[in-house]
Parts: sequence; C-alpha cells; structure tokens
Amino acid sequence: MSLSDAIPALLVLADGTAYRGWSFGATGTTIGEVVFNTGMTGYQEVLTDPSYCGQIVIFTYPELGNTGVNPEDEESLRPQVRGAIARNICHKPSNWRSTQSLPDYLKQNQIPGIYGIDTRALTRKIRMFGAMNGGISTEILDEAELLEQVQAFPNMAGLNLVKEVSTPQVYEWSEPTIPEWEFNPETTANGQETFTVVAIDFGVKRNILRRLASYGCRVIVVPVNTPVAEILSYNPDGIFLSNGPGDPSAVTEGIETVKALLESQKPMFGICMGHQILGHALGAETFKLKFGHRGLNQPAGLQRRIEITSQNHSFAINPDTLPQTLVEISHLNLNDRTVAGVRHKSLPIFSVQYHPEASPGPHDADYLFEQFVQAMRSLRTV
Ligand SMILES: N[C@@H](CCC(=O)O)C(=O)O
Repeated sequence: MSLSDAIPALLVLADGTAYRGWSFGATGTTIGEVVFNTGMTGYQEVLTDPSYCGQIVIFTYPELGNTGVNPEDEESLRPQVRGAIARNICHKPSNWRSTQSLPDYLKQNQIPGIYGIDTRALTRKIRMFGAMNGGISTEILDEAELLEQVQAFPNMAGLNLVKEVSTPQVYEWSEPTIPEWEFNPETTANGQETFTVVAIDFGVKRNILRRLASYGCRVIVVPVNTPVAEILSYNPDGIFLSNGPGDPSAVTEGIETVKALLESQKPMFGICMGHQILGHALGAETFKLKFGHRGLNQPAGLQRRIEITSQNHSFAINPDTLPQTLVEISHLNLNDRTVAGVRHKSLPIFSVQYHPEASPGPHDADYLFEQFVQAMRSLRTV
C-alpha cells in the first residue's frame, strides 16, 4: 500500500489532545477507554481477549501485524477491542501460520485502527494523567467535533460489560493444549482422571479453558446469570471464575452467585475479573488503578518466589478491605505492590490478578492450574 492510498484518521483523547495518523482496519468512528499494552508479542490474543471489550489499545511495540493472524490464536469468537493504535503497521505478514493480514482482519471485523501515531508520547501521557476515553475517526476529522462525542461517552468505572461477552448458553469444553505446544507434558498427562469444573463466564479466554482441559478438567462454561442451584446441579469438583471486562463492582449478579457458592466449600480458582469478584464476594472492595497493568513482564510474588506474569487489568482489590481472618495475600505486584493474589486460610479457594494461562506471555504461573486440580483431587480421596 502506498502512502497516497492511506486514509487520514484522527485520534482525540477526552482531555482534548489530538493526534493525526492514518487508518488501518475498518473506517468510521469508534470510542472507548484508551489503555496501553507493553507486550512485544501476542497482538492477536490481545485483540480477541474479551477483557478488552470497551477499550482502545495502544500497542507500544513499534510495528504491529508482522506475523499476520491465524485461526488458532483467537482467544474468543472475534476481536473484542473497540480500536487499535499503532506506531507502524505491517501490510505483508510473513509467518507459516498466517492466514490473513492484520489490517484485513480488523477491516473484516469492523474494528477501526489508527497508525502513524507517536505511541511513546501517547503512552507517557496516559501514564502521567491516567487511562481516559478517546475516539478514533476517519469521518470526523474536526477535533472539537470528535472531542464532544468522546466527552459524552460513559466512563469505565461503574460499567458492567460482562453481559456483552458472557456466553448466552451453557457449553462444554474439553480440548487441551495441542501436543506440539504443550510445555508441561509430564504434569498434564498424568492418567485418566477427569474433574468436572463449572466455569462462570465473565468473558473467558480460550487458553484458560485449554489449560484446565490439559490438566484433566471437563469444563462446563455457564453464563454469568446462571442460578447457584443449576451450577451445583452439575455436581462440580471445583468452580472456576473467569477473566472479563469492565468494573467488577458492577457485576452484582456474579458477586451474589459467588457469595452463595462459597458456602458449598468447593475448590474455587479465580483469574483477573474472577479474582476481583471473589474479593467482592468475601466482602472486599476494588478500586480503579491510574492506568492499569497490561503487558507480559509484570513481576508478581511474595518474598523469595517471583513469577513473571501476563497482566491485563484496570481494577485491583483494596488490601485494607480484605477480611484478614478469612484470607491472606499470596502475591503482590512487585512494580507497585498492589494485590496480585489471595488465598483462603482454611478452604481450597484462591485467585490471582494476573493471567497464568498466558497467551500471550510467560508460563511461570501455570502451576496454579495444577494447584487447583490438586485441591480437587485431595477432596476426592478423603
Ligand atoms: N476488567 C477487569 C479484569 C480484567 C480481566 O479479567 O482480564 C479489570 O480491568 O481490572
């Protein structure tokens, strides 16, 4: 594509800052919360992660699209972001798995993007002033006009976006990580045991379901509004609380369900939104971070054990509100010492703010799936 074919696009932030660049993907206008992701790989997984629903993602890695897209790397049915912002775009991908270029893929899925942006300056701005709403447009090129639309848009705090991404119907997942990609074959392939896990779908990533299946789980994925009695009617060995978009405190139906499920004393494992919902169900509160954590090298741990983790979140549990008689903090984010994991003191219930399934990211925290299965196994044999 030559520069003369490039379609001009405008990016305006809610504080009035404007950046001009060129369009990639779909044309039109899109508005969402502008956040940045510092990962150097995995743009397709980020774009299709339901936790990004409602957000426009700045990719700090300077060129996007080099390896194209492929059907296996989809983390859900479609791209979930509202838009994408890049320094530069690759129109001719080169990778043996690629089936389509990134710009064509986003165009086909009606997701607008803007490139030619100084993403370093933009990211510094968000770091300094916090995540804020923004709009990308190829049809409104007047800054004041686009700003008016951006400022009229609701803020992420208080938004329940789970309804937009949770499965409408119950389904079962039993597909593990394929053997060529399995990085922990000794532990995952140990025997014929099967555990039934009900996963409450706040916007689950497929790789979480794959990792659970790799460790021998038959996963029944249920919509967020599934009644407790129905969840228990599957006679699960354990309950899984998934990741998901938006403000956890607004997902009141999920919080009430988890509160009631705690009484069953079954093993429970939560990831990201699932961790925050578990926190609320235990009586804690969450708050919105200034610009969140999004990237593949966030250190988490306590004392001597440190994991390098994949993260993507805006909200975090307020440690002062955690009921200390019931739970303890198992992990801290070592960049800012926010809560990165909690563990129940007497029940097999735990959760992490980060993404042990990676996809994209390092596998340091995969052991948490094993711990969940171990908790289910030990209850089975007593
Ligand atoms: N939406 C929540 C959780 C994200 C996730 O589950 O990945 C947040 O931004 O904090």
